[in-house]
Amino acid sequence: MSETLDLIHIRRHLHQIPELALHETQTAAYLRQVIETMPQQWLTIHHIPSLPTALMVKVQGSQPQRCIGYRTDIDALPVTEATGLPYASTNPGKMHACGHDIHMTVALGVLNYFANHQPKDDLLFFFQPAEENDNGGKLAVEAGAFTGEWRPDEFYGLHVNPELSAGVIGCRNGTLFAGTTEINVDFVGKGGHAAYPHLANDMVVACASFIMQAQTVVSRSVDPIEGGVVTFGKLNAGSIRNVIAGRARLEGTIRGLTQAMIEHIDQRLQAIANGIATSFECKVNVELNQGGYLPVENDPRLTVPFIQFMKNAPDVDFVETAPAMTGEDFGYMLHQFPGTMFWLGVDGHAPLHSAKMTPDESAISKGVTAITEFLEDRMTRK
Ligand SMILES: CC(=O)N[C@@H](CCC[C@H](N)C(=O)O)C(=O)O
Repeated sequence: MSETLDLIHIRRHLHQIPELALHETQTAAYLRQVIETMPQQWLTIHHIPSLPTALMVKVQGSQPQRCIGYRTDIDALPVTEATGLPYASTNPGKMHACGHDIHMTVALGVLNYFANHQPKDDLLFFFQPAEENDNGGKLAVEAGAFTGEWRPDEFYGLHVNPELSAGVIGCRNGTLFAGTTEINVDFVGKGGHAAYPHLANDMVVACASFIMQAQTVVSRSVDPIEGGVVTFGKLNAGSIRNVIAGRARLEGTIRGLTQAMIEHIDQRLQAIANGIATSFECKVNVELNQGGYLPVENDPRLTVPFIQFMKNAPDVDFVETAPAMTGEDFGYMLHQFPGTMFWLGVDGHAPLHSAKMTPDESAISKGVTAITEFLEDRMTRK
């Protein structure tokens, strides 16, 4: 048992075994294996039966006044890695393209510190499945994971940011991330022969028309000062070039910094879908799923002191950041428990969700230091 962990080795191993939402079995087993190398004296490990890839670890405080939660997400994306790194993903078509491998490693580093140096307050580390999809944070809350002695009085979590230099901490009071709504749109018409368009009802054309009109929602119906996002990342239609497709399906995401804006965009898209159904004489079904991706609202009572600490810490470079249109189901958790989400700079050459995303690993130890020092300081205060 050693007091230090080889965090670079751990991160690279996690990077090689990316798994999609709710299927993070290898990842959860590896996390548990690493946690079991730490001194166990003050640790309790807990599983959530309905969320088997989640892992909760409590560190018993010496004179607990509160329980401080720290959350990391553990899932990956269906992206084929193109970094060319020697430790690239070994799971074809899956990649830690959102940096959750870094998130987990930082959490393990902080946990290891407190497994070796008993904290004053109780600490709760939550290794959360399904951030990208399927609302793992919400599922955990609904499963009652944070009740009784597992209830955090406050919750913290980070996200990596390739636009900030490695190790820089970024944060803001109030809204840090957008809320999102997942949107699926199904078009149903009549298939037919490519040579007889007049006898069919082409859903590729109806869908294309919807996509183009949907692009006017943000440009024409949203206050530019407030902003919003409509992105369709997935489109399925047809089976072969010479058969007119009778069905098409779009999957996308809607973003806004307030629930009111998201609802406004939802309504505009529904109105456009109704118009397409009329003009193309087809069925258009819009399915909206807000899930748990509420806006990430940083609580001022905790965020003001967090920012103050980071600004004054000699080992930390801090920047105040603008709100971002990324989503996070930590937003749901911050509607249950007060807390703060923040960025950790990783100085990437490619953005989040890119197949070439290559975070600078020096951010890991800087992140561990900043968070550990913050938590130590937090525990000395009321
Ligand atoms: C940090 C990050 O990239 N989060 C995801 C969250 C996705 C939310 C939901 N599944 C959606 O697609 O709306 C993001 O894409 O921002």
